Amino acid sequence: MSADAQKCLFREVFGSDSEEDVKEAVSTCPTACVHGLTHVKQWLSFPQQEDLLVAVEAEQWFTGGANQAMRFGDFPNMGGRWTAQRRPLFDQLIVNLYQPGEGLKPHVDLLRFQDGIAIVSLQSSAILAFTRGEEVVDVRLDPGDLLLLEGEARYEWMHGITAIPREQLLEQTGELWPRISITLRKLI
Ligand SMILES: O=C(O)CCC(=O)C(=O)O
Ligand SMILES: [Fe+2]
Repeated sequence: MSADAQKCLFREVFGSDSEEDVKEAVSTCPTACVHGLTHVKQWLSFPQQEDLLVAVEAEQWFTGGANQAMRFGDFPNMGGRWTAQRRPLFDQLIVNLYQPGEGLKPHVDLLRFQDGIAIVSLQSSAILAFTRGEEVVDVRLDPGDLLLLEGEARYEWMHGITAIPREQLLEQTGELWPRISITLRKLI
């Protein structure tokens, strides 16, 4: 995807207050060795993350002990930037709730979804490991970060999170927070 198309995609999906905002965001890409992977550090400001977390909380998806919520087509109006009126570049949304240290099995997202998958991270950090055969690339996702998977990153590399025992996590970071990720995809 060209830089212009990428800017356009970000603007369409997440909205933007200014050209400046968009340019700054797409210029950060420290993960060049996984082709098709774009990592935008701190895509969402702290207040925007707060808005989104409040919107997720309001949906009450996780009150019954569930750890995943899935929506098709009718996205809730999450925190202003995620308005339902936007042209449906994406029509499926998954919100994952991870307890502190919880992992995610390495996988390639199902082929019934188109190329171009966006993941937004909230609340705490995690290392998303991209693996292809012997190759491993760790991507540290912090709250507010956006990751876009296209081409090789989407189809050739698996991604997953290695579980960390709570005690070890506490020792390493001094805190234990759940993590929330929002994955946006488009059905074929
Ligand atoms: O939680 C994440 O960052 C990854 C989520 C994911 O891989 C998925 O929803 O398919
Ligand atoms: Fe995935």
